[in-house]
Formats: sequence, C-alpha cells, structure tokens
Amino acid sequence: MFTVPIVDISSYVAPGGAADERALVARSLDDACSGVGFVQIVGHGIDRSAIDGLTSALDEFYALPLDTKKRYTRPGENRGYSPPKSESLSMSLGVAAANQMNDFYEAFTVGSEWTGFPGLDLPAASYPANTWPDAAPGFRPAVETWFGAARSVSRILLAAFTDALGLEPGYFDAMVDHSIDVLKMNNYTLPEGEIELTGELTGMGAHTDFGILTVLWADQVPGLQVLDHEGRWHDVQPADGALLVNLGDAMARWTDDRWRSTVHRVDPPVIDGRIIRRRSAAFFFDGNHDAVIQTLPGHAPADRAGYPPITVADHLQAKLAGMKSGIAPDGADREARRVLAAR
Ligand SMILES: O=C(O)CCC(=O)C(=O)O
Ligand SMILES: [Fe+2]
Repeated sequence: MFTVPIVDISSYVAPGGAADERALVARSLDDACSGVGFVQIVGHGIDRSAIDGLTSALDEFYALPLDTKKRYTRPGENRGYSPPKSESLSMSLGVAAANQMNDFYEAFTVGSEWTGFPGLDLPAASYPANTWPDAAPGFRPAVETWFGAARSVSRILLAAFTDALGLEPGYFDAMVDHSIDVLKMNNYTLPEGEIELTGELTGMGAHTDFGILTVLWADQVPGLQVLDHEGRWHDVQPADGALLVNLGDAMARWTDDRWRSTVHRVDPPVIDGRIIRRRSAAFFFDGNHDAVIQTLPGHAPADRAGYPPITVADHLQAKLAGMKSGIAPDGADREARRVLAAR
C-alpha cells in the first residue's frame, strides 16, 4: 500500500523539546525520506488563520482578469505572474511533454530578495526583488505571513533532517544563512477564454523540486501524483491540517539518493471537460546561492562516481531554464528515463 506517512514534528517546534521524542521523529523522517520521499507533517505550529489568509489571497489575485494579472509578469526571472501555458515543468527534467504543450497552471512567485541581506552584496539574478500585485491589496500581507511561517517550518525540518542523517547539529547552517527561498503559488483552472479543456493538457508536468526541501500547502482537491520506486503513479492528498513536505535535488545529491528527490506531477480532475479548480503553494528552501552541494561524508558510493559538486545557483539556473525556456538541463537522464518508463 502506498501511503505518505504522517509525522508530528511538535517536539522539534517546541524549543527544548524532549530528546527521546525528537529521536523518534528523526527516525520516522528517515523512514519517510528513504521510502516515498514525501511526508505529511502535523504539529507544525502554523495557525489556521495563516492558511485561511493564504487561500483568500490566492482567490483575490486569481479572480482578476487575465490582462490585469499579466501586468505582473517578469519574463526571464523567477518572480511575479506566470500565465497559463507559459512554463513546462517536465522540461526541467529534460522530458518534453507528449503533446509539446506547456502546463496549464498559472502561478505567482515571490522569494528572498538581495536587499534583505544588507552587506552581503548578493547577486540580484538569484535574489530578485519581488513584484506585488497592487490590484489585489490583500495579497501581499497574507502571502508575507505565509512565507514567514513556511520559512520557519523549513528551518525546523532541516534541524530534524540533520539529526535524521546522523550529522552534528548545525551541519548545514553555513549553507543556508542567506538561502534562496521561493514561494510558488499555483492555480489550476480552465484558462480564461477556454470553454473546455482540450486534448492532453497537463496541470503541471512531472518534475523533481530543485532545492533542499519543499513545504507544500495544497487543497484537498485531488490531482497531485507521486512516482514510486517501481515507476507507478499514486494520488496524494494531504490529511486535514497537514502540510506536505518533499525532498529536493540537493538532498538527493547530499545523500547519493538514499533520500530521494521524488518525481511528482499534477493533474486535477476533469469532469465534462471542466477542471475542478485546485490551488497549492510550494515553499522551496533552496540554500545559499554559493553553497556547493556535494555528497555528504559517509554517503559516497563505493563502486561508481557520485553526483559531481554543483553550486545551488548553477543547479537552479539549469532547472529554471528547462522550466521557463525549454532548454533541457544536463544530467537529469536517470529521472527522465523513469518518467518516460512510467507512461
Ligand atoms: O500543486 C501541487 O500540489 C504541487 C506543486 C508543485 O509540485 C510545485 O510547485 O513544484
Ligand atoms: Fe514540485
């Protein structure tokens, strides 16, 4: 049976949580991360009101006319509004969609800005300034609240993962103290002006996430699917109040795939040619632009070369070029083959 385990992380959320409870949590996380590579977390301490604020913000913005939303596009940058069919997630793996079409989701992306780290002189290419939609005045405050909450949970999870990997506390600190954090808020609905969903349009194509870990809030509307180790797709819906957490490519590289950057995709239900609207918000904890991701001590394979070292910025750049411009990245062959075999 395929299930995404539920882990209560409250002992890590509470300062000074009991060591034996934390050890149990770390064990459960290790099981989940070396198994499905997805976990549902409860006891995350985020207030219900922050989630309600986020969903209202999404509703307020996405209800705007397409022409208004398009005022907030930022071509070539991982910020602002992405209209339907402007991106292809499967191209981040180097897999062209079967029908050569882009994904039908629309998204709005915000993230950590270079101005937020005075004195560090960070490159604006990795830390672009945000665009906020003035046509949806409630959007910014609610999204900033969610961003802060998801950001704290991602740090707490990294502390738990550090224990789960048997590393000394703080092992990753110097790699995440000016992390590229990105929140991508997705809306899956019938693109404006289309009466019926035609052909084989994909909600969001198969991909792995690019960073360290992802904290994913998602509607309970079905649509998210996860690829298991045997090449079968499984539906995943979060339990009430749970957040989904999945690992990204940095974690897979650090552990030489003992922990997987699990391939996933999204196809919301279509009934009589109409999509059941679905929303999600993926918070990507990506690490410092200049952090070098290389196999952790004790994880290097004995019989073959592991992943070559790569900086966070170079990895993200290659993946985003696939997603936004259809330029296939090098070295994603293994996951690409698994996606093709699963069809
Ligand atoms: O919509 C979802 O549930 C998943 C979104 C996702 O995978 C992403 O934004 O990377
Ligand atoms: Fe994803």
